[in-house]
Amino acid sequence: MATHEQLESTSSRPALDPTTSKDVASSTTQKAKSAQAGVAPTTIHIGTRKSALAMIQTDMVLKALKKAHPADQYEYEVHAMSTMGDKNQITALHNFGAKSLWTHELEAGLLEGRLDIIVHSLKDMPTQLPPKCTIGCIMEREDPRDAVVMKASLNYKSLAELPAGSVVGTSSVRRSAQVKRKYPHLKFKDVRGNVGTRLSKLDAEDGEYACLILAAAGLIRMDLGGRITQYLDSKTTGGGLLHAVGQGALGIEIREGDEKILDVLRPLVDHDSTLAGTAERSLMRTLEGGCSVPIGVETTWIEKGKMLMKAIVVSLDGTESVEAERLDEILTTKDADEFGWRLAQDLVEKGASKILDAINLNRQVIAEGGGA
Ligand SMILES: NCc1[nH]cc(CCC(=O)O)c1CC(=O)O
Repeated sequence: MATHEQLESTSSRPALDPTTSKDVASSTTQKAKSAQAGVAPTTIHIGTRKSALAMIQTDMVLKALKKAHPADQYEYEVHAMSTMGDKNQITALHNFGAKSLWTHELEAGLLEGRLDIIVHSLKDMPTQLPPKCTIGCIMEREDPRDAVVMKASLNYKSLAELPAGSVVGTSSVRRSAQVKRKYPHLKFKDVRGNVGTRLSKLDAEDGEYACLILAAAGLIRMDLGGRITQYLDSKTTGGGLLHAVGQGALGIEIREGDEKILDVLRPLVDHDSTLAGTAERSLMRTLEGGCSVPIGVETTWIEKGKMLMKAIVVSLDGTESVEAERLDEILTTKDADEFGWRLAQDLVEKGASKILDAINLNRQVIAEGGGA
């Protein structure tokens, strides 16, 4: 497998480069190994973005793969790339067309056969993947909730304690629009960059933010869970918040119909997380009509096979919202897909289209905050 130094050594390359010295090096190792074992191991090429969180998540996948296939029949090579989205930190997110910005270059590598799998935060995957690309695996979900991280020098813990005019850092309209409804006296400001950058902006002595709202999952995976001062979910006293579709789950993208890779990934699939992810993505796909919108969800299992899903669509300024929830038996991905579609219809019947049309008219595309 590729070591950290090897990954770092790829960092100066602008994008996916098929002819890396790493490939040559690994084919030598492969030869040496196959000489011993008599069978050449298959190399699985893993694509990922290069942010710290993306690298940690890729490492989790790598560990899970090695555990699932202890017999040395596979070798793994990680190809870390900075995507266009990572490089273009200056242009406001909503000026970009779509979420696919984050993944386009990796998908090109997948389709050209230079990569076999791409590790993503499921949340960052567009609901419509490019032709011939598909989700091969959704792994067990980490805590899907959003969380408040208070500036280190402040003694507050929760949003409710913040004085009027305090600045909450988030680039996600889903988050700001929902929180604004409950805390109209707070101010909201974009905060860009990866999780580490955002935290240093928060803690800077002359920094303008009192707190950030981030996905708990990312913080926990980066060993920063200790910074969380409040978890936000539908039950949070004083201001519930529904999380992003797919938040906290890892999605592995593959070439459609790649049975070999599906076999490799099968042991990593988490059944319940797959059903929840499928239902949430179906809801989003039904509502968005080609454009991302501030949709929050919360999916819980009331008992084995019984899914409760809450969803909210919020106007950009947080003044209007439509909420719905559904409870049903969900045993297969087909059930999950239909369930998400039904809940989307419920939202539309309650008037979600008015909010969605206004957003589409605005031609604003709401991204989930960028830079994992
Ligand atoms: N938008 C970037 C992004 N994509 C995935 C995560 C966190 C991990 C996850 O949700 O799975 C984050 C950071 C955040 O929103 O705080």
